[in-house]
Amino acid sequence: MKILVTGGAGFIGSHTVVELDKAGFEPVIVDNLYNSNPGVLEGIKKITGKDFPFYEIDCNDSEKIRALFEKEKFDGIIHFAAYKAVGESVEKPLNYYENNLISLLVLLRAAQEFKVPNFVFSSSCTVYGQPDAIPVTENTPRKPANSPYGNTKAIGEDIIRDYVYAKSGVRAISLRYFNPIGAHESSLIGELPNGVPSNLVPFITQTAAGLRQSLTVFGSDYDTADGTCIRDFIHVVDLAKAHVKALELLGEQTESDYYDVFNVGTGEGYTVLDLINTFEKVNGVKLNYTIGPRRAGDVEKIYAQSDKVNNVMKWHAEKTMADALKDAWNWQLKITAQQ
Ligand SMILES: NC(=O)c1ccc[n+]([C@@H]2O[C@H](COP(=O)([O-])OP(=O)(O)OC[C@H]3O[C@@H](n4cnc5c(N)ncnc54)[C@H](O)[C@@H]3O)[C@@H](O)[C@H]2O)c1
Ligand SMILES: O=c1ccn([C@@H]2O[C@H](COP(=O)(O)OP(=O)(O)O[C@H]3O[C@H](CO)[C@@H](O)[C@H](O)[C@H]3O)[C@@H](O)[C@H]2O)c(=O)[nH]1
Repeated sequence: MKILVTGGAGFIGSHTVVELDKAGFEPVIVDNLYNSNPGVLEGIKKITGKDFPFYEIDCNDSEKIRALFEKEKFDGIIHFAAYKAVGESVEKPLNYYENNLISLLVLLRAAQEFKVPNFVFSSSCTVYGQPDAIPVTENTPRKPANSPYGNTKAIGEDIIRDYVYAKSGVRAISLRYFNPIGAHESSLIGELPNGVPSNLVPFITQTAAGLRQSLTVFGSDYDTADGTCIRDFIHVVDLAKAHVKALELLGEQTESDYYDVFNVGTGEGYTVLDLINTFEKVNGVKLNYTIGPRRAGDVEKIYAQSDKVNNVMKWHAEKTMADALKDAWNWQLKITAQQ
């Protein structure tokens, strides 16, 4: 089974490529390297011993995508390619709507035209906005998104649902990720965004490594035990494995108009300060941080209820937040030593 992995050089995509290979799928990577670099492909090659096809293509480029679909006969698509920074999306909404939605439309059109039957979409728990009650199940009503980024994911899900039900011949699953962190245990791939990280954990590891002066904790006046936001932090390798399960589930469907959504989280919520304390403890390092104002677009608290993904996909989180923070730090030490 040949699987197109858009954004396959990115953080979650690269770990998913490794898990797809382990499970016997043949990944083909497409990435425009906006938030990644060719070194990721080397890391994947070292882990798997394989050199998967890589195309440096922008997913918004419908002509190049069509040409790719003509050349490679895909059995499935996992669509990771998108911009993902909540705060930045508040400042640059059009960039987010353009990149995240046009690329989706281009891929869905190509899937239909070239009869690719399976589609997995990177959605997010941000589609719940700030829910009235936590943990959230898939039946928790989606609230208006807190950020343009979150809105691109909500709109993306709706587009896919309408497309599947219009008998496009494509079955689809939207995976609502909670907060992936960590790195591959080999330290050969991990989280290395271009420029200043907007996500918490790469900012922490880069600060602890001395590459950045200090972490700012965005807000300590939220209605939580220590005043900082609550998230469900999931090891990126566990999340990667959920994509394999999603493809397997799609393959078992007999109806051509199957569409479903799944939360992918651990089922446990931790505050930002919990995470910082765990990072310091498990790695024996001190982190320089200060408390700053809230960041626009942030949801106060959210974590998953994971029964559906546990029962239907037979997927369970296997690793802890402490495991992820050790792996993230080992990865940071390795890349810092190389620089
Ligand atoms: N990391 C998270 O916390 C998180 C949580 C929920 C959902 N998601 C979603 O998961 C997906 C992957 O996230 P990630 O953390 O791996 O991000 P990432 O930035 O590391 O990976 C995305 C990759 O897509 C590429 N890309 C972006 N736009 C592209 C385009 N138009 N054409 C081709 N390539 C393009 C980037 O270069 C990057 O390598 C995204 O859709 C993101 O919104 C991420
Ligand atoms: O320098 C920083 C960075 C983050 N945070 C806080 O840490 C928490 C997590 O932030 P971040 O790592 O940026 O994740 P989210 O804003 O929760 O968004 C991520 O997780 C979402 C799912 O929860 C995805 O949809 C997004 O793409 C992804 O960026 C939030 O409370 C932030 O305010 C800080 O305090 N300081």
